[in-house]
Amino acid sequence: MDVSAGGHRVAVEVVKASNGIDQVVLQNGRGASARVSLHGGQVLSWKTRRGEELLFTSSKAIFKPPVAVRGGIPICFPQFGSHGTLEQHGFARNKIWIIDDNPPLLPPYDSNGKAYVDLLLKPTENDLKFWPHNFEFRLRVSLNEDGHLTLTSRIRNVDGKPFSFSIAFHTYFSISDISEVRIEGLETLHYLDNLLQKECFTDQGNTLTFESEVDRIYVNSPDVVAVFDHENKRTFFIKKQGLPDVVVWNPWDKKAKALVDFGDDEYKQMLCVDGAAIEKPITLRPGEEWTGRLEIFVIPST
Ligand SMILES: O=P(O)(O)OC[C@H]1O[C@@H](O)[C@H](O)[C@@H](O)[C@@H]1O
Repeated sequence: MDVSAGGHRVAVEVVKASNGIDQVVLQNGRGASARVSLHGGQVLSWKTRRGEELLFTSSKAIFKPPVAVRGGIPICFPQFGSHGTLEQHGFARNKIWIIDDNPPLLPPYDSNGKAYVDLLLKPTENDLKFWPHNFEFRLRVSLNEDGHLTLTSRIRNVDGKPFSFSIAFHTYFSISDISEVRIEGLETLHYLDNLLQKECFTDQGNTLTFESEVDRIYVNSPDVVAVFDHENKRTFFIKKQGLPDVVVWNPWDKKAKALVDFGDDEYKQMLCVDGAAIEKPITLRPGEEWTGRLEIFVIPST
């Protein structure tokens, strides 16, 4: 489908992937593109107008549901990691989402000039046995004229009683070399260290660099965090609303070897920086809806 948006032609196309699952290809009319799988509502690819891939996908990734693909942006919901009774990172990333042709309106900011698709996840009878809360999770993935990728999520309580959830957009950025990148925006914040039983520490105030495994949840972070990658001459910006926490993860060499769907040396080429709400789970009363936005974009550097 070709759509005119903000004076230029954007394109939204549904294609069947080799695993039989539909993927949605978004093109912003200026050369940038993104690909979203209905499996997990997972963004698999995000490319600049020059065709550079900005997200990492492992060469060993498994494209067979229910396993989430190792790369792109899996969605962790309604649980993050092992912080609860559900399977690791919750079930949303393992489910087949549907395209929502008639979603409730979003502000013009979420549509104007953008190529976008609306996806929807609702629990099945079986899901309700494990997590007995009826919800509607609406996700809009959009690409704007400048190639910014935005994930707008709306979660509604359609149950008769309140429920709480955690959420993370587990973004695998593609980087030149983990030893060369740094993150700015997390200095002096508190973080929970997943490698030390979620103990709370305070960042020492320097930009974050990497020389071993890192698995942290930074709490109450600023709305914008940046990942500098000098060798690739680019900086990623992560701008978020409603997502107070930031997860930073790199498995380093030992854990990389233990992951079946990850190459032994691939930890050098990826860094996960997630917009998330984990430390204080979000509670919704019956009929209430929560909205979160994650916008990611890249600026060339010299
Ligand atoms: O292998 P998974 O389930 O995709 O998780 C990968 C990693 O995801 C990170 O976000 C977690 O903090 C890590 O603890 C975890 O190892």
